[in-house]
Amino acid sequence: MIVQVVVDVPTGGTDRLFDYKVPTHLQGMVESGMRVIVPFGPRKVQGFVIHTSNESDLAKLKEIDEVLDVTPVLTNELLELGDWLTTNALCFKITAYQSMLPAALKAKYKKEVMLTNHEYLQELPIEVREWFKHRKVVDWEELITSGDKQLLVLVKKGVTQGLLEVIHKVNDKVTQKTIRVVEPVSVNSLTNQLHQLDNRALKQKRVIEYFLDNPEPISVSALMEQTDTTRSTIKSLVDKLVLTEKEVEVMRDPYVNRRFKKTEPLPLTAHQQDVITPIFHSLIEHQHQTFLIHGVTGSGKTEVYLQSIAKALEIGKEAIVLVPEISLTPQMVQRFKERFGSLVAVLHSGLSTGEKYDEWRKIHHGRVKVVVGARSAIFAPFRNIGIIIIDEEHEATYKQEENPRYHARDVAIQRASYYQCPVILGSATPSLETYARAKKGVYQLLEMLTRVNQVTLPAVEIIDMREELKTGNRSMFSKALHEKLSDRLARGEQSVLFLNRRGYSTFVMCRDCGYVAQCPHCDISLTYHQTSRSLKCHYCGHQERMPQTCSSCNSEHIRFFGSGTQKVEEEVAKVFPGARVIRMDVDTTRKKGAHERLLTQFAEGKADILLGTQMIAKGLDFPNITLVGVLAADSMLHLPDFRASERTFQLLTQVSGRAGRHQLPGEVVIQTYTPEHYSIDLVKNHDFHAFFEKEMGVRRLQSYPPYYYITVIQVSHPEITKVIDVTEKITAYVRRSLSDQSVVLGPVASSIPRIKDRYRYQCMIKYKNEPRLVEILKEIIENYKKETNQGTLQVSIDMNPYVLM
Ligand SMILES: Nc1ncnc2c1ncn2[C@@H]1O[C@H](COP(=O)(O)OP(=O)(O)OP(=O)(O)O)[C@@H](O)[C@H]1O
Ligand SMILES: [Zn+2]
Ligand SMILES: [Zn+2]
Repeated sequence: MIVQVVVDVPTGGTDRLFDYKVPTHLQGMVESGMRVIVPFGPRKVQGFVIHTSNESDLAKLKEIDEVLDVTPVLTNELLELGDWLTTNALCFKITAYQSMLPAALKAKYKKEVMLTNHEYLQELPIEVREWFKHRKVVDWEELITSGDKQLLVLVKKGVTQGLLEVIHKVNDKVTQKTIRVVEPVSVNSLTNQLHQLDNRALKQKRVIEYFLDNPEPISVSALMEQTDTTRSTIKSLVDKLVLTEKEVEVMRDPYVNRRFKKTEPLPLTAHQQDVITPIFHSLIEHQHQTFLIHGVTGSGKTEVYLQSIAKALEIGKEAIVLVPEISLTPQMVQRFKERFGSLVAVLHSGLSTGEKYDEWRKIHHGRVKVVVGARSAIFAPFRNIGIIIIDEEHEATYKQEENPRYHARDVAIQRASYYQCPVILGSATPSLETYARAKKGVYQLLEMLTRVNQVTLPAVEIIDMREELKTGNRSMFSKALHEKLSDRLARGEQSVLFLNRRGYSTFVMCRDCGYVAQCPHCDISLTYHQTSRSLKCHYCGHQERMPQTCSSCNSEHIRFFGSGTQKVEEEVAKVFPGARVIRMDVDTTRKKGAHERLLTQFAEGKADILLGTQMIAKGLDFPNITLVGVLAADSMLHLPDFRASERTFQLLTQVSGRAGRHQLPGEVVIQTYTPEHYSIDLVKNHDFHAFFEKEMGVRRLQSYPPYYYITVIQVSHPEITKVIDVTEKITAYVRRSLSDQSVVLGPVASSIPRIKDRYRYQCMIKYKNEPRLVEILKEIIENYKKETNQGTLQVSIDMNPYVLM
């Protein structure tokens, strides 16, 4: 038997399949989609089996060393998808496959085989049964070193039958979760002991009686609580060999201590009904189709998602739901858990390696039917997908900014076409690309342009801060916002104050000479952090103490400028003494669960004002919020990115959408220095369609997406001459090779010209149709392979960049 393997050596020349022979003792063990260890040159490396066959063109083959899996970790569909990724995200095969798996499967781990249920012991063949007679768990290593080749084949069979399960124990102490449990040695020992007990040993008596009623293992802490005893009582019973104590691993479930009240489907409104009908049709007829639900904030998109998923489950299928950085929207997770209970797995970046692995296992073993997760959850190893939903589809976080540089939307459509099922993209502010495709009929457009139950969209007022300054108002609150905030405080209603994080961090400047503290390794100013009284670089992590004097002119007048959330909080305390404020930003939400705790406090009415950055802009649905104030709407408008206007409009619309979602009507105040800019002005009437038309005109004029595709080739190196030289050569080559319909810009310095002591130059390609582009880009990678493998030169190619820097 021969296997074709992709090896874990991510460089140009190895990005293909290698043939290996399967030694006799491993025959019958290997399938495609499994991980193996193979010899590669002088080393042993990990690899994925892509195909199996009976012959090879090569005469002499090496043998595989070891099989790491008992059942495939990648399905045939995912193997195909990996192939698609290598072309569409321009990455190596090994990188594509690795990105589909949880980190635990890449890390060092110990493998064990577990008997899933003691009753299955009799069903195992005698050779295997021997091993599990006195143990529930056996080390894989032990089975291998037994030298019994037939044994592994039999174990594998047991795994396929569900009698045994293979567990990878993640080798990091922090995440591994075990608890101490106690259980009775036998019922006899309990009753014997009960008779021997002194009458005064009341506590021991209680424990024994407890176990006579409940013989199952129980954690030491729970037992102490149940029987009102102490650890020493339990210990004395253990010493008398009445109870035994042991460590067991628990499945980590981050939501284990949360109770979710089951919710029932709401009767749909007429709009929701119109939207869900074609989705049901696509589901039932197994037709692959991509829908765009453009629904204003509070139009009830989530309820449509929930009922579409219920339909998919009803016909025996599975569902994937993507939400942006899920840890940031606990309310969203809650709505899915409340409807589908333990059928839901949650995957997001806030989980530990072990927790992620546990969630992945639930999916892999088919124990859950719904996954709610951030970007990478799009690779959930389901085998029978019925629907894929991407909420807030316009969010930039759906694009991965490192290899493989995929967009989750593209992957979703690719997977859904394999399973012949629908994809739903939902947003109150769809991306220009998506809405343009929907208008052209590539996606099916479904609109919900009013809120549920005749709730009106909030009234939006735009305040020109230049005018405020002219009338002598130097505070960070305009007169209008000040009045409305006081009004809310008096009425006991809640307000949201939004401050854009990007472009609004605090920097340190000398008042005498204008010197701004810069990172010594990057061309970017340092950010002041009040809690640690230090300056930090957000790109390389460089940190230094807040200087006492200016390093340029020695003046003592060195201060931090800009207005972070902390400063706003101080200002609120000054202007509205007594107002209760909850501040949400990176500093206050660093601890695990902090985000959720703060939101719960706000929901319970423990604060009047929720002050925060991006993380409060979307997903919140609180009935008592009647005012949203945006402190500086234009801080994002001037970023060097062609999507700056689009992002501004999206963000302002989203944050406005938090106001007045239930009985109480809402108001929004947007403060800005450029009220005339269309991305701000059009928020006033919630006019997405007008914004779309206007912005499309701008993009057409400047040859940007969706009229043109763009690809950016970025080169970096510690020496500037080298960077310029390479970028020049690449640019010239691209210009020569592409048709004259394409526009090639560069070489130019990137918008941050130096990061971590490496200079950065780039070339941008704008094109409509270049069938040879991927091939040309691969040639470039191949051409610089030797230098990039050495690590000094980097050439990175992004075929659809979302963050330009
Ligand atoms: N059919 C319905 N009947 C009654 N209430 C509903 C119905 N559908 C949704 N709602 C309620 O309307 C409110 C807004 O709905 P939802 O949060 O689903 O809107 P959304 O479009 O997802 O909003 P956003 O994009 O702003 O997050 C919620 O409180 C929800 O419970
Ligand atoms: Zn730096
Ligand atoms: Zn100075």
